[in-house]
Amino acid sequence: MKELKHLNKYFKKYRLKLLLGIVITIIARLFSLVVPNYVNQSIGVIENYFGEAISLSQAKSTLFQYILIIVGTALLSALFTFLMRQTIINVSRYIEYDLKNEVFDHYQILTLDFYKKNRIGDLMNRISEDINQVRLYAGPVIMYGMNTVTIFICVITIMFIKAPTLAAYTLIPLPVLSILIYQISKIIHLRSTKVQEFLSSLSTFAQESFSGVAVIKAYGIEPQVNQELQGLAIEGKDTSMDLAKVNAWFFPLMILLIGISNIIVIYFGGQMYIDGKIASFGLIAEFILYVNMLTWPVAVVGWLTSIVQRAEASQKRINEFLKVTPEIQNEVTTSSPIKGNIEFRNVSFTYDDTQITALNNVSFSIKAGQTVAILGKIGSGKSTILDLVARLYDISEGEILIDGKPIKELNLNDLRKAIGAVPQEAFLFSDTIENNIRFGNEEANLEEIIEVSRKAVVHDNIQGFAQKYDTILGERGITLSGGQKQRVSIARALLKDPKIYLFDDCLSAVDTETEEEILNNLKQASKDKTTLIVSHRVSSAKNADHIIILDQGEIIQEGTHEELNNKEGYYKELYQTQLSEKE
Ligand SMILES: Nc1ncnc2c1ncn2[C@@H]1O[C@H](COP(=O)(O)OP(=O)(O)OP(=O)(O)O)[C@@H](O)[C@H]1O
Repeated sequence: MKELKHLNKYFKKYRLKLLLGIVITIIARLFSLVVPNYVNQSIGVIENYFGEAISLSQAKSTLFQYILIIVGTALLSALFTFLMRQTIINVSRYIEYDLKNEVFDHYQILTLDFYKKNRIGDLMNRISEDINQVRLYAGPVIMYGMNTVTIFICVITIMFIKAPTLAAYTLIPLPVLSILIYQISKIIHLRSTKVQEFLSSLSTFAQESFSGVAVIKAYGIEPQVNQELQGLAIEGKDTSMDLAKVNAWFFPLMILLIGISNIIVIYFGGQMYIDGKIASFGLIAEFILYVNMLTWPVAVVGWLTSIVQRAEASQKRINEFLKVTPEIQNEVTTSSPIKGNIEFRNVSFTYDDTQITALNNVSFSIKAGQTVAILGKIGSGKSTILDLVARLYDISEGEILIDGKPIKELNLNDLRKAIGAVPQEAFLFSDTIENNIRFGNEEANLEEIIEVSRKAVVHDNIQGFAQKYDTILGERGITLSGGQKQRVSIARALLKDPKIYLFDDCLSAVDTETEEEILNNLKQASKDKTTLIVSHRVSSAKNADHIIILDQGEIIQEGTHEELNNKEGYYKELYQTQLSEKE
């Protein structure tokens, strides 16, 4: 129960509703306890009539009164049972909502490292399936738990007051029932966990097959994929059958044990009646009703125990993530206006997980408003520089200064707001094109969106779609080409109108003419902005104020296009090769 203590703050928050729910639960059960007593009394009335102690009309009117009481209390009990669910189950839904928000908010502040170390499926599972298990603890466990405790205390007390010996006989099978149900619940839990795990691997396999359908078809490997799926399906059938077998035992076992209890009541109760140890035959009927009232709560104890165990395991998984502290911390609460001067002083950076040193003793300085292009071979550390400017990682050695201040001394939110980043792989949401661009600035109107789309040279493409800017992208809509995605992503950054632009090889999928046009527009748009352009093409770099060439994390050349083109080296070679390719 250690892990579940995390929920105490929510129980505190909803304590009044919970308390009300508990009171209602007790009232509902108290009303239901009236019924067996009046069934006993009614049988007593019939006995008296046959014993000629009362007349027919007296018997009828008393029976009528008792029936009204039985029906009335049963109705009241039903009404309060309804209210009980309305209060306690509602509280569990509120707690589920709060916990989901808490986990989601925490996911949001965690850094990229966390997302690399953990699989997306796992993150999804903890926020959905695990929280659902915890909800069962916060709702049904409390509700049925209170129910069980109330019934137990009241019924057993009443039974012992009315006929202690009969009560003792009657209760003998209940501990056996409770242990058996607990054991079966444990097996059910184990087997259903297996089924869940299997379902998760089946859906991962199916998802990958659907996403990679183009590759599967191109390589003609449909038969192998089918065979693999069949293997999984057989495994799935077997695990489900295992679960079904043990599930099938649950209710017959309960009915058997209820039957045994009833027989005990009838046998011993009958003997005691014959021996004159109990006054009325009605008491046996009353006890049979009590046994039936007790059986379900006893069965529920086993079920509730297994829910608590599962909830504890799930909350442990949730807490594991909640305890992760983001590696990047915003230590500054005052606002930090950003102008856009960037300086790297002897910066070295090694990725924690791969231990790859992506940057080694890198120094350069960019004045606000300047454009700097970064070129270099694959894996030379270009993107890493952009990630460090956005403080997606903290450096291990050296210093990064923004407007002369160490980057850690800036308000992280202000820094990120001042940056318009276009990543290497454009990510667009399953939403309209308009909303995807508006992501850069929630307040922008359609005219502004069209203006930036024109600058990103994607407006004409968008106009070509039937729904124009209302065209839905992604799973529910059309798929844009790589170049179109990149340009929508550029439009999104332009709409943000930031102080610093970070363009990470974002024109790789457009032809050179469009590239030229976009670069000219970007030059206008980013006139007074600091711009970092990472590219493999000299055409994207040649108009920059400064060009940096990286190789294995080190700067091997830097200067303007003219300066570098007049020196032997990587840049000149690249320029010559790309020029001849163009020709
Ligand atoms: N998130 C990461 N985690 C671990 N290692 C990384 C990560 N990103 C990059 N690396 C490694 O750091 C090195 C530099 O990568 P980076 O992406 O900065 O190179 P790049 O010059 O931008 O390459 P490309 O031109 O292919 O985009 C590479 O060896 C890469 O494998």
